[in-house]
Order: sequence, then structure tokens, then C-alpha cells
Amino acid sequence: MDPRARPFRSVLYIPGSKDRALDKARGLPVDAIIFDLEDAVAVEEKPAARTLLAETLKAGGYGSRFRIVRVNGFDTPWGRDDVAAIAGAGADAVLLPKVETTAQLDDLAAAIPDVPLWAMMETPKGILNAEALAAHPRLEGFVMGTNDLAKELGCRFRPDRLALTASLTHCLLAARAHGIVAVDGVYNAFKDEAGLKAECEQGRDLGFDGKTLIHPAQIAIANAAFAPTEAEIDLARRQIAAFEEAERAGQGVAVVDGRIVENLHIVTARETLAKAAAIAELEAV
Ligand SMILES: CC(C)(COP(=O)(O)OP(=O)(O)OC[C@H]1O[C@@H](n2cnc3c(N)ncnc32)[C@H](O)[C@@H]1OP(=O)(O)O)[C@@H](O)C(=O)NCCC(=O)NCCSC(=O)C[C@H](O)C(=O)O
Ligand SMILES: [Mg+2]
Repeated sequence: MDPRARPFRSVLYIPGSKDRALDKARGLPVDAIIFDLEDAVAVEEKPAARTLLAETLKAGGYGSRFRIVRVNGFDTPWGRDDVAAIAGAGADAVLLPKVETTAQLDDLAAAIPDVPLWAMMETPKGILNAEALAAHPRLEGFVMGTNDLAKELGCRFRPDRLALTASLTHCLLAARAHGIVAVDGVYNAFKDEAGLKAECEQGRDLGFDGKTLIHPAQIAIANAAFAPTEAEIDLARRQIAAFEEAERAGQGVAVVDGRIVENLHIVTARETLAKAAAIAELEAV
């Protein structure tokens, strides 16, 4: 199945140690959840968080929300036990942090045979290997880790994300070349709605499927930014109608709003309508 057939507009991190937040997420309007056992969980809490998360996933109640578990790396004392604990618990995907090589994905794939793999893209080596990682047969999604990446690059955070843009677009190219999902990094200032909106718009303009989030207050902004607008849906419908009419008249090109429409634009128009339909279906559940 095409991993991009479902929406990933809003992907909320929840620390695996926070019982109240884990429960609250059962009612939040997110497309996906990253249940985190890595950086959001303190070292002394890791074993208890792992047990709590396995029990929480088995208890269910997350409806159609896509459930991703971020485990610790296999070069830490916790990674392999995390994977063993969540195997069979009902996760839709397992997310490995700081992925740099396909050998790391092979290791994870062997440890959890039946669950799709996702990769955090957040180190210079990982970004440079994006194409090989995206081509891994078990990999279905990239999540940009812009905090770790900024730390590794030694760059400054700027509203236009100048220093990160090359990495973001490089990973997008790899993801699109291999048909996997690509979700943008987090916006740390979770009370700054205008800043989040601008960064979501930038991510959408670049081509990301959605944005990772750290707080429930960020969900509505991401859901709106990564959904087709009414104007885009209306244009898509008019382009399809005009092109079909042109074809009936033996033409290969139509004109809508003063712009040419060819079959490649119809592919995009159909994708826009399919995305809108998938969102409507998800929201109806
Ligand atoms: C950022 C926070 C620490 C803020 O927490 P808090 O002060 O408790 O927020 P509020 O009081 O405003 O919370 C209001 C209610 O919302 C619930 N809540 C808060 N956050 C979440 C959440 N993420 N998911 C679900 N529910 C949440 C609270 O429980 C309150 O509920 P109630 O009591 O019923 O009213 C906190 O938001 C937080 O911990 N966020 C997640 C941080 C995180 O996961 N960080 C790791 C991922 S980021 C990263 O590592 C990216 C990558 O690797 C990189 O390198 O860039
Ligand atoms: Mg990180």
C-alpha cells in the first residue's frame, strides 16, 4: 500500500512517560502520534515509560490516528528492549532516531519483522545518505529532526531556516524518489502561533506531507496548513473538467484562469482531490 495514501498533516510527539498526555491524545484531532521513548524521556524514567507505553498501546482507544513509536537507538542501553516491548503491542510504525546507515535499518527490521520502519533524519551523515535510506525496502517515512540537525551543523535558528533548507529539500527529493512519507521538524516555541503558521506554510510550500508537533495547541494550525484549501480544490475540479472537455474536442491542452492545463497538471489535480477526500474520511471517523 502507498504509505502516502493517508494524511500526515499533524504528527504529535507524546513523551512515553506522561500518562495524562498519553490519555489526552485519544481525543486530539491529530493524523498521527509519535509515542516517544527517546529524547522526551529522562534516563531514569526509560524502563517505566517503555512498560507504560506497551500497556497503553495494547489498551488502544486511538481510533484512526496512525501510531508511531520512537525507540531509543540500538547504540544505547535501551533500544533493543524498547523494540521487544512494543512488538505486538499495536504500533503502526517504529521510528529510529539518528539513522545514518542502511545497516541500522537492517538491524531494526530484523528485530521487528512485521512493522513498517520510519527514520529520523537529523545528522549530517544521515542526510547525506538520504537516498540509500529512502530506498530501504522496509522504510515508509522520514521525520526531520531539526533540533538535532541544528546542533550538529552548529547553525543558528532563523525564521527562514536558511541553514536547514538544503537538508530539508535533499531529504524531500529522496523521499519523493522512493514514494515514502516526509514530515517536517518541530517548531519549539509552542505558544507562538504566527511563527508556527509561517513555518508550516514553508514546509507545505517545500512539499512536506505534514509537521511534527510538541503541544496540542499546534494541531489546528498544522491541519489547516497541510490540507488542500477550498480554492485549490475548486481549481482542481475546474482543471479536470476543462481538460476532459478539451480531450473530447481532440485537444491535449486546456486553459483555466489564463494558465495552460496539460495531463501532468491533471495528475496534481487528482492528487489534490484524493488528499481532500482522505482527510474528509479521516475526520468523519
Ligand atoms: C512542551 C511541554 C513540556 C509543555 O507541557 P505543559 O506545560 O504540561 O503544557 P500544558 O500545561 O499547556 O498542557 C495542556 C494540556 O495538554 C497536555 N499535553 C501537553 N503536551 C502534550 C502532548 N505533547 N501530547 C498530548 N498532550 C499534551 C497536558 O497533559 C495538559 O493536559 P490536561 O492536564 O489534561 O489539561 C509538553 O507539551 C511536552 O512535553 N511536549 C512534548 C515534548 C516532546 O515530546 N519532545 C520530544 C520531541 S521533539 C524532538 O525531539 C524532535 C527531534 O528529535 C529533533 O531533534 O528535532
Ligand atoms: Mg532529535
